[in-house]
Amino acid sequence: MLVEFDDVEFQRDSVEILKGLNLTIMQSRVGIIGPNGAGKSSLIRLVNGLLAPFSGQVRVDGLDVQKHQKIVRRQVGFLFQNPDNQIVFPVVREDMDFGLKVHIKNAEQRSQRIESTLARLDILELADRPVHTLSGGQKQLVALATVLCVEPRLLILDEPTTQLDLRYRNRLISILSEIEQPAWVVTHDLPMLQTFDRVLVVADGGIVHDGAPDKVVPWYVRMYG
Ligand SMILES: Nc1ncnc2c1ncn2[C@@H]1O[C@H](COP(=O)(O)OP(=O)(O)OP(=O)(O)O)[C@@H](O)[C@H]1O
Repeated sequence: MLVEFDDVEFQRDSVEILKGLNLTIMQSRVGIIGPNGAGKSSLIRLVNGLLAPFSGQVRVDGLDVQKHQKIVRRQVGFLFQNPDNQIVFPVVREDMDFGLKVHIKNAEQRSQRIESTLARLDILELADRPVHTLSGGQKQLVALATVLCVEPRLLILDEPTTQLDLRYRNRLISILSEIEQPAWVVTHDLPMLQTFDRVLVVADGGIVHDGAPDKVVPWYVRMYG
């Protein structure tokens, strides 16, 4: 999958967050790092049309995201930083089923997909739990399950490990290494990027470093640590 930022400017409350960003991403595992407030979440939200550029264009496989939001949103699975923004139904299974209805008409097949995804994340026991009884980490995992189960063509995860204990963090990393689809991860958890193809550092309104993790991560720690 090819994502292109073409001279993208993005502002919030008249403050420039991204200034004339030109970027092409086609790698399979992409890490996005940078200081707090640098614009990482803004950058990824431009990819599925949750935010609109002030000027310039973002394209996903050649499609202008703003003009083709509906198509692009079906292709780009997005995990929000806060799982409460993702889970809308009161019970885990219902929430996942709702998202799947667009993709799978047969209820039995949807049920199988839900259970296999939860099992893959090692949280099958949460299937029938009311969402309000889940811990923060469990909600983060359920939100991830809702994204994974629809098998999007590109996965974008915004700080997916912040609430996870070591076991589930490692589980997430191993799932990321197994899935076929490309995945972008915004994170402050630098060790998880070791095996990634490319790491981008967002700061000062653009990309200030870009390359393989063994080069970019130590540079970032030196500059911003
Ligand atoms: N809804 C909003 N309204 C106004 N300003 C906002 C809004 N959301 C974010 N901002 C501002 O935009 C800037 C970029 O925020 P963004 O969330 O993209 O940064 P980030 O790099 O993801 O930060 P973090 O690492 O802290 O999550 C910040 O200065 C932030 O305060």
